[in-house]
Amino acid sequence: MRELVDIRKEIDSVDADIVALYEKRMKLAEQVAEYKIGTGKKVLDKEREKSKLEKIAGLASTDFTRCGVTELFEQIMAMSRKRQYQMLREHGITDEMDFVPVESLPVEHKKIVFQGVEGAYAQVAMETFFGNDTENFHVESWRDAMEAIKNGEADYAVLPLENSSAGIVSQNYDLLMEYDNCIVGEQIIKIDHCLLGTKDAQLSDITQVYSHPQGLMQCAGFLEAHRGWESISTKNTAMAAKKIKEDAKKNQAAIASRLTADIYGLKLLKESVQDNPNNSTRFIIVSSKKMYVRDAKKISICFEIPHESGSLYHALSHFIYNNLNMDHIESRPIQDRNWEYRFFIDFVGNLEDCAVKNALRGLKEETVKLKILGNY
Ligand SMILES: C=C(O[C@@H]1C=C(C(=O)O)C=C[C@H]1O)C(=O)O
Repeated sequence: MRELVDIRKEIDSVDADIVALYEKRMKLAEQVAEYKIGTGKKVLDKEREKSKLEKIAGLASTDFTRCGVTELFEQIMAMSRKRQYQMLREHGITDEMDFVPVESLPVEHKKIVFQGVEGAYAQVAMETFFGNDTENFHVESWRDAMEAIKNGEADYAVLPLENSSAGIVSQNYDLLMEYDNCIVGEQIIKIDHCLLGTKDAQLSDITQVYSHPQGLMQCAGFLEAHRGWESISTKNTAMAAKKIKEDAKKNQAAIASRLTADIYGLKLLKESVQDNPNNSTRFIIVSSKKMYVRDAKKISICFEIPHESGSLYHALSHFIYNNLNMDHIESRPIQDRNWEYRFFIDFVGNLEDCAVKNALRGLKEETVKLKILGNY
């Protein structure tokens, strides 16, 4: 049997050859990129890659190595494309992005819309982000808020996107794709739910609890401990509080903010009824103007990919190769195509960064649809 050191020495020598050949191949890919820069031809050529993989598989002598070289060359060609996207950007060929940088978000004489009624958590988020003396109004649904900024009735909308215990607000992910509005800011606020009843109610009187489904979900443990209570959904936590005030029935309670107790004159039957003491919601600030503040640090995008093996893996490789840090990935079903999904990704970066431009260029060419939802 050969000595391990000898075999390893030979492996080292083969690896050095592979590196030299890899670099030689990459230089050829750069020449291809120059040709493409000159002619405007796209970087990705699916047909060429398909026939290359078939040819390479034909060169392998066993099933095991056929599988290995196929995977290896998929990677090599993906890296060759990434180098070509870099070169396109170096030659100033970037996709015209319709996003405009601003020093800070314009707030003077701007109108803000939130969903719900007075006392909604969205109002707290709005006041935390914009301050207390804004011109604002509220609407019944998240869609109404999106419409209001689309139609110019408001300049900004404040929408919940994600809760630390209950997860994403899926309807708002879908609305971000349906409307051409963009995210220009975010505000995380702590959600401290209270159980609120009429002034003469006691905890023992309660038989019905009203709240938004997210509010009910975030207090699932508390509600589980009161199994006899009926849970009833409302459009908003503050609307639940308003209903308790209007109905004036002592068996009814709402799960809503402490602020709504003051606004609607309700009694605090129990504080902090949420399961997670750090329960927080991330609200987004949405505008119809495609803008981003110059020092924006987070980018949200959405893309669709073909329903085939490895396509998500290849899409995500653009983040890894460009050293971009992903914060969040979410998938949502595409409405009219059963069992097909679109992916929402948040990552650290600014639209001015070279690495971001490279990654977005690659994603734009290699995914079915890419939408930049905002940089904030
Ligand atoms: C190098 C090229 O660009 C891309 C990368 C390929 C490769 O590395 O072999 C093949 C096809 C293209 O998707 C090319 O078009 O030949």
